[in-house]
Amino acid sequence: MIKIACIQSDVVLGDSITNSMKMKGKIIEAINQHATVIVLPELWTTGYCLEEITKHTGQQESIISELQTIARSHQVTIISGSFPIEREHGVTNTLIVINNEGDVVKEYDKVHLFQLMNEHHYLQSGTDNGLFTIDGLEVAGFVCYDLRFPEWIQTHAVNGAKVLFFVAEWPIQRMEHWETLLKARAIENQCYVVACNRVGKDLANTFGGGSVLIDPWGEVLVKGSTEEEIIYGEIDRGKVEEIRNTIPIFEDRKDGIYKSFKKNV
Ligand SMILES: O=C(O)CCC(=O)C(=O)O
Repeated sequence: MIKIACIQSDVVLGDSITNSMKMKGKIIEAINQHATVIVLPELWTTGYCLEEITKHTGQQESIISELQTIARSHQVTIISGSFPIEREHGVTNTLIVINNEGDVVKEYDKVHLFQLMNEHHYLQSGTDNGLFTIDGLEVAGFVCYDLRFPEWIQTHAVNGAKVLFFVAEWPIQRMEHWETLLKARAIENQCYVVACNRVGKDLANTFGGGSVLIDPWGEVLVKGSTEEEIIYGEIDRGKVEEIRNTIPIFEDRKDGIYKSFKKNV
């Protein structure tokens, strides 16, 4: 069993220092509750201050390094939500994974940028996949709007992922979509889904929380409210195999037919 904690926090817009001080306290709280995998939301250090995002990118490296120290000293994995990262071609919205030895083992740049929140004007999208491992278990991580692209997620399941992590700043008015899509991703991929969303408001949006752990049969094991809180749940490594043996969708897929699809009319 792997004990997971999702830290569903509020974010002070554009204040990485305040946000990181608060988050470090919450991570220690989750460690004291014996969580060994800790998940944080999307852009939790800055929020969506995209117009001035380049002012904040310089502060991210030292925050990530502090998280590495916590992960190493307490031997926990931190799926540390996403950060604005300055790269040669511009700023990316990047999911960072730190393993229980304190090493950054994955940097996944959000592939699908969310036009409704103007991400495409300020950020660059990624092209690499979200696969990584936790103690030998193959898993994958995604950022918010990526959730709406089932082919992208399923490609990861076909390539071995057994747990799908989503970090988000998902607005409250579309929580029905959030819950339905997360459940669908769990059922259609026969994977655990772990999703961590922020709460609170920025200048344009209120965010809905509702962080959740769903098993590979689609059962919701634990679900957050619309307030700040840490939700806890457990992943049973054997459950994915059990569900995949019951309804063997990965054996029954017809990849050849999907790829040779031609519209004749
Ligand atoms: O797809 C949605 O409704 C929300 C997506 C989003 O807020 C994001 O990608 O930041």
